[in-house]
This record gives sequence, C-alpha cells and structure tokens, in this order.
Amino acid sequence: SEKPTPTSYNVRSKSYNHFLKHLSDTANFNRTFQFTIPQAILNPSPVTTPTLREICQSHVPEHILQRMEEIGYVMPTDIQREALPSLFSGRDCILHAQTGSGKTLTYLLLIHSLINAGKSSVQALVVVPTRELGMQVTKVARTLAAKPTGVSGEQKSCSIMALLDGGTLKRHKTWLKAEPPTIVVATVGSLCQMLERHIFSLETVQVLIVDEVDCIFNSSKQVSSLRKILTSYSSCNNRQTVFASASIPQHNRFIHDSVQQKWTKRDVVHIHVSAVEPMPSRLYHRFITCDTKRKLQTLLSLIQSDAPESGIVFVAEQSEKSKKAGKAPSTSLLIDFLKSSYQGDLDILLLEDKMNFNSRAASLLEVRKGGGYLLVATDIAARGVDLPEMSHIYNFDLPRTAIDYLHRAGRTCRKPFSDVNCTVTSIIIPDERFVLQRYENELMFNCEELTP
Ligand SMILES: Nc1ncnc2c1ncn2[C@@H]1O[C@H](COP(=O)(O)OP(=O)(O)OP(=O)(O)O)[C@@H](O)[C@H]1O
Repeated sequence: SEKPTPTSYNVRSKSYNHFLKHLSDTANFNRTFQFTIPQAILNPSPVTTPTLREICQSHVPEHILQRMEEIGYVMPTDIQREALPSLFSGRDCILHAQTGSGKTLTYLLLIHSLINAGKSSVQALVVVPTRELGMQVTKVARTLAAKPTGVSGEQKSCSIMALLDGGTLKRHKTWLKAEPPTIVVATVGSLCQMLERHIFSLETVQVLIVDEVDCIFNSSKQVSSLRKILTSYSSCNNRQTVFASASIPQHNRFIHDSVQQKWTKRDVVHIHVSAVEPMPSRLYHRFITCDTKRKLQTLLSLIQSDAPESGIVFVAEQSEKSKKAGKAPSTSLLIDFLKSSYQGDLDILLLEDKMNFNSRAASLLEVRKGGGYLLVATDIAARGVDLPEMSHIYNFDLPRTAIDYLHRAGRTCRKPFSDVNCTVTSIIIPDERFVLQRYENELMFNCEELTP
C-alpha cells in the first residue's frame, strides 16, 4: 500500500488569472499554434462562496457560530474557505497565507470543532513566539468563546489560559491544579518551564497550533524547546498539528523536515494562498533617500504630510557595538525628537524588547483603544500583532531581511474585504537602495521613489 505524502495546494491569485488571460489573448491571435485553453478555466461557471456558517455547520458548536456572526465574521476569507474543510477532516496542516488574512480565526474554529468544554483538561495548545502575540491570540480566543448576546443556557464556556513570558507562573500552577483550562496560549519559554517541572502535561492535548512558526524555528533560543514540545512532550500521532505563518521560507524543505522529524503526520497538507503575491495588493510602497543626518527631519516631514490615522515607525534594535560605545538607542532618540518636534494630534508611544513586561502591555493596551497614535517600535511589533486601524508604516531603519519587510508591512491592510489603501515608506541612505531593490525582487513588489 502506498504511504500518504504531503500535499500542496496553491490557491490561484489575481496575477495568475492575468497570466491566463494573457495566454488566452495570445492563443486567439496566433491561431496557427492551435493552442486552446480549456473553457472551464477561461469561463468558469459562477460559484457562490459558502458562508463561514455553512463551512463550519456540522463541526463547530452552534453558540460559537452565533458568536462568530455577532462579532462580524460572516463570509470566509480565502484561507478560511480553503483550509477549514481539510482541517475539519483531521489532517495536519500548514497554513501559509498573507499577513492579515485571518489565520487566527481559522485555527480557532478548528479548536472549537475538537474540544469539549465540559471536560476538565487541557485539550488545545497554541504556541506563539512573543508575549505580545500571545496576549492578542488570547483576547481573540476569549472574545470568540464568550456567550452570544441573549443566550443564557447552562452550557459551560471553555476557559482560556495565557501562559506567557513575564507572567506569574505560581498563579498558573494553582489554576492548572484546581481546574485545568480547555485552551492554553503559551510562549515557548514559559510552556517548557511548566512541562519540565511536570506542572502540566500535553497528554490530553488534541490539537497543537504553532503560530508564526518560521519565527520560532529561526530563533536559536526557541528552536530546541519547540522540538521538545513537538516530539518529546507529545507525539504527532496523538494530536492534530497546525503550523501557521505568512512566510515559510523554503516551504518544501520545511514540509519535508516536518514529516521527517515527526513534527507532523506524513499526510500533512500545505495550504498556500496567494503564492505569487506574498503581500496584500492594497499596499502602496515608497522610499525616500537622504543622508543619515537628515533621517529624523525627513521622517517628521513625511508624517506631517501623510497625516496618518495611525502609524508604526520601525527602528532597528541597538547593536552591541553601539551599546558598548555608550550611545543612546535609536528608539530613545526618535521618541525624544518626535515628542519635541511633532506638532500633530497623534499620541507618541514606544514598544521595544528591553522595556519591562508591564510597560509593553501598557503600550499595547493604549494602541488597541483605536486610532490616533504613532508607535515607535522594534521588530517585536512586526509579528502577528493585529491593529486594524493602522494606515501607515515607516521603516526608519531598513529591515534586515525581506521576510522582516513583509511582516512589518503586514501590520497594515488588516481589514479583509476592505478596499482602503495603506502605505509603507522606507527612509534609506543611498547605499541601501540596492538592498531595498533585492527585497522588491524577492517579494515581487514595486517601490516608488519620493523626492525630498
Ligand atoms: N472572516 C472574516 N471576516 C471579517 N474579518 C475577519 C475575518 N477573519 C479574520 N478577520 C479579521 O482580519 C484581521 C486579521 O486577522 P488575523 O490577525 O487572524 O490575520 P493573520 O492571518 O493571523 O495575520 P498575521 O500573519 O499578520 O498574523 C483581524 O482583525 C480579524 O478580526
């Protein structure tokens, strides 16, 4: 008998349709080639998109479906439409789709199709790379699990624990002993600590999600812990495993490794939406060149002329060399400069790795209140954080890699079904033009030059 092998689906994007149209034009013009495109591709019969309810109907409990609609999730995004049937069939899955495409709701609906809130055991685990993303996933999960308005009933709603770096593990220990939560959202470090101390086990976990999986596998600090979680503390045969990210470099290699290393089962399915368009098409990319000394002033002029609804100014983390030289970090310089020179209405906030956890949480709480702020941040804000009001991204320092560019840019354009355009502007020195060009080639986008 044949062994099942990984499957890869590429969901056709707009550009691919353009390509087909081009082929068809060429074929009609140059008939001697007898080149025909099947009618089913050229004129596909109109298909009505099923609603999220229709996709989830026989899998997800009714109160969750009601709640989902109450929040405003009615029609599925592409990744939800493509992935949910495979997920409900029980297959392990790699969710690979643009930033802001709705991967979180996709895996939360899977979780609700599998868990039983009446049972007192940890049944679902979501592993994330940062505390910030963990806080956000927990919030979305709790919002979805809350009782819909007007529904009283005796039904027990599931409890969700956030087990994140910087939290008080003592309180979690008591909670886990008294009544284990149904879903745990955890950062790799905190989870491993709990598992190593035998405070809880993954024996009862039916579904394990790893969000921003490439980010975790890229970090030498986190990778060995994640391997232990996937293979020593649990087995892929006893759970359904889902990996999610907008970027999975060398994904064929990654899928191969996932099977070889037993992170997933052999028949893992790779669902890749918008394979030829890695970033949302509503994003407008620009760059402006100036010398290092003019960067602050250039940023200020841009902010004043753009008047963003909300924006993030991304700054590189301070290098060891600069720290040793006793220099102030760029984040502090930038915050001081903006506070003293910016005359507009936006609140200026800071989010960086070296802030203590309470200050980080306070900054995030502030930005989640809605628009009207300018967040100066390191790449800690670049992964997964969902701020739907965000209209402008400024790369004060160019990201280190094309993948980092993609995730920074992806903090905008986060309203599915919206046609509002958002802008990413990189402030570069002349030598960096070549680097930005490389990102443009790799991510297939076009960056327009602004003249000062
Ligand atoms: N079916 C839907 N209808 C309307 N809005 C949706 C739907 N699904 C998700 N959203 C909204 O889309 C936004 C982006 O979703 P989400 O944070 O899950 O994106 P993501 O794919 O995880 O992005 P990233 O890769 O950046 O983490 C959220 O504000 C979410 O509420």
